[in-house]
Amino acid sequence: MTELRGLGYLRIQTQDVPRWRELLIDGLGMAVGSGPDPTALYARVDERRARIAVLPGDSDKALAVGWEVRDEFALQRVRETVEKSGRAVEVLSRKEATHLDAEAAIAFEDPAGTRLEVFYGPVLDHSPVVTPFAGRWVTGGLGLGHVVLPATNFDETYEFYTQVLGFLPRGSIRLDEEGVSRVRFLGINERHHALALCPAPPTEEPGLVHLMTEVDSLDAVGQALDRVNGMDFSISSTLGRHTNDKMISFYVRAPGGWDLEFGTEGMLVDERHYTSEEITADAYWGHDQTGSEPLKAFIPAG
Ligand SMILES: Cc1ccc(O)c(O)c1CC[C@@H]1C(=O)CC[C@]2(C)C(=O)CC[C@@H]12
Ligand SMILES: [Fe+2]
Repeated sequence: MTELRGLGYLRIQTQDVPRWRELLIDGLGMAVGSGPDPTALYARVDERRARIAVLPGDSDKALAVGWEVRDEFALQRVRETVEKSGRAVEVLSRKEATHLDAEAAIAFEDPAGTRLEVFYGPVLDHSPVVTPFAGRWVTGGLGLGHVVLPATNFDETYEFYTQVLGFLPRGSIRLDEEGVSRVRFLGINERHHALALCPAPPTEEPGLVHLMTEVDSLDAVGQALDRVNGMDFSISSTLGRHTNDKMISFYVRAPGGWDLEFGTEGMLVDERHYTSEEITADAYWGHDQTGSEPLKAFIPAG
């Protein structure tokens, strides 16, 4: 079984922090959070100080995906398991961990080159979560949501997440006739997937396909859709309901050429009965992607 309890946070860098603020705060309706870097934007959706950190930089890319474990003992076990798999693990100093709002953290790269941080002891902010449009996020034991990561060396990356980190396969969808190439969904809690891996060509950036966050009402999804439409963000996939996690969501293109998925009504997985299934359609209805610009993660470098 995995030691990871959920997606904790995402840290990205961008050339356009103000546009990110428009998208996360004014568009999707997250609250402004707090954090150590005065030049960064911190987005808050629950009792954590921040769930998304947006740092200014000279390009747009993922800096780290944060995975949460129960306690210091679980953190130690993850460290030993990853080291035994042959990957170098960096143990963050107390000061560095504090910077991440954690009591302690380690960091390492997955085989696709994404920086993963594993942490325990997130620092809470008990002040009310004042979101601008009264949206309420579904997090808690389900974690922040899910990330979809591009993988050049797909098989090695999939093996690392399942066999080393202990992610549970939660089904797939074919990308070719023979089923050689697939998006594979992976879970660590009752959320259907906390992670999906997508075969992709080598690119330096952005290192992300999408981040999904979930709210507790369809109205909150529809209202956010109206707002981002009105703010000239492009909708890369229209409203629709997924066949695997049953979520109703839309996808909006973020600065940097990757997507934010925004949804509701995600199903809960009961591991006592669950088996890993292959879906043959992305959605029961909706999720029209025609007319959307290609994701940067799928455009080969150079
Ligand atoms: C199919 C699906 C189920 C649940 C999700 O949260 C979810 O994001 C998806 C979409 C995954 C999606 C796909 O199946 C085909 C290839 C796609 C469109 C991409 O190029 C990125 C997302 C991928
Ligand atoms: Fe998704």
